[in-house]
Amino acid sequence: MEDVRRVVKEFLNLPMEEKMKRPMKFEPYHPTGYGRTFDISEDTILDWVDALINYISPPALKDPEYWPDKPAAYRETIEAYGAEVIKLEKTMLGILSKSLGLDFSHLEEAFGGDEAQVVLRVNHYPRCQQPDLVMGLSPHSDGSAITVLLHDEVEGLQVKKDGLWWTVKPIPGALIVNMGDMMQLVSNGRFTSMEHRAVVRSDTERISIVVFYAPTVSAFLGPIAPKGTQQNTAIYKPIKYGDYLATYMNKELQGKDRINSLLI
Ligand SMILES: O=C(O)CCC(=O)C(=O)O
Ligand SMILES: [Fe+2]
Repeated sequence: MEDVRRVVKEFLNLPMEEKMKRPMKFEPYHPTGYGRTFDISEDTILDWVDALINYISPPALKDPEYWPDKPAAYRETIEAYGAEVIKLEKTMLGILSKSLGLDFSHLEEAFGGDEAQVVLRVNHYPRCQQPDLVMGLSPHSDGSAITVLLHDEVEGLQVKKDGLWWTVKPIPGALIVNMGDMMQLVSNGRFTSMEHRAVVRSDTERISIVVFYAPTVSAFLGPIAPKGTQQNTAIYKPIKYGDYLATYMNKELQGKDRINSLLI
């Protein structure tokens, strides 16, 4: 994990011209590269973050040209980390599957098996003179199934619980695991995705390194009944994951509005 943090930091410390060699490319559903992400309209307050996005899997979405070639160890280190995180995420999916009364591999298959999208997102929140006026990342829940976040030692991630924002204390050597909206959907609300945001600071920059495990865009997902039973009352409408992702381009939606919009 130290190596991952080191190569990411080395990349972010490069001159802007070098980083901008792979400017964010807005492929439908698959942004990749370095730059600003969701801020497409001019009248909204910008999130104070630059992001580097690289697809780890499936191979067809990897777009190696958009992986930094500096520092030299970036690709190899991120590949190795990505492979380990995928193993961890699949194990967690298996355990969650079982706890929903499904076979171990059920959710992994429902999300597309080897076609599932595993995406690395580096968030870089520079120092900000007026941290009270901007957000690093606005309140949201992740659209993914599961998210694994590698922190640095700087506080900034906050989660919403009982209507209040709580700051997550970074623990050295620990990963943070977040449930995404797709787990809330397939579990018919038994699991809930975590609403969270990132705040910025005037004294120091902050970096987070996130790996999203998300369904393939063609996966059609809705509440899944436990093995051998019928779904009693589905509280969510099913949706194609690609259509769900498209709602992330809509700045109007806040917090958990996206998943709530699927409530029947
Ligand atoms: O920087 C953080 O701690 C949060 C990042 C995050 O929520 C995201 O990338 O979806
Ligand atoms: Fe997030």
